[in-house]
Amino acid sequence: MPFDLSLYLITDAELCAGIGLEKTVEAAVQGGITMVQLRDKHASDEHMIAQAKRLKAVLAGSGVPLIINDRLVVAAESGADGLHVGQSDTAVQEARQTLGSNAIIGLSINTLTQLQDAPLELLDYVGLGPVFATASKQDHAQPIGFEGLAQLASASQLPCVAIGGLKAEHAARVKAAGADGSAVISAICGQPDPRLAAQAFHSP
Ligand SMILES: Cc1ncc(COP(=O)(O)OP(=O)(O)O)c(N)n1
Ligand SMILES: Cc1nc(C(=O)O)sc1CCOP(=O)(O)O
Ligand SMILES: [Mg+2]
Repeated sequence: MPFDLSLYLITDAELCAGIGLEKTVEAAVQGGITMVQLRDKHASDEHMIAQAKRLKAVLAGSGVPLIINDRLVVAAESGADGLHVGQSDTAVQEARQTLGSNAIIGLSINTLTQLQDAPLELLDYVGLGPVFATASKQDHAQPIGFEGLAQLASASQLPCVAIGGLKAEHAARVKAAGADGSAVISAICGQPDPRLAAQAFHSP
């Protein structure tokens, strides 16, 4: 499936509890998100598979791919379009072998060494961050700022998305630093109007 990293929504079920996950994603698609990642650190695999199937139904016909965070088995069994892994998650090689050549596979990168060590030929994109410290990921790595983002983006031979503490007001600087787009949780999840929150990234 073709993909576009311009505005990548990562879900948080707790933050979205008011409006609900499906309704948040539906509204965010109307607001112009281009990718969705289902991320839930607490749910069982079975719960995540069922949730992923509901999100696939919401996304049907939109052209927006659904990526699964961390869990290879969920990506393999839910009909999702791909998997995002971090440095300590399932190896990219195993993910590619299991999901096949059509799956979209992304890897988190925080340093130049991690980028140099990444199996680029097996990856579709990299997530660069955190740009800023964020409460959405308690164990996040050292923030890299826009300077670090620019260094990593210029060294990356793959499409790249910036992540970590990003708001609509940062969208232009993210692009200027060389990233293809912004990945966000709290700038959309839990916002009173997720459609407007997403739209703000396109016309900040
Ligand atoms: C697009 C994108 N980039 C980075 C991450 C972070 O992945 P990881 O380091 O594995 O941390 P967790 O999200 O698993 O807590 C991401 N999820 N998405
Ligand atoms: C899931 C995640 N990964 C990060 C990384 O740096 O790899 S930062 C992060 C949380 C992003 O949430 P928010 O947009 O609310 O700051
Ligand atoms: Mg992870």
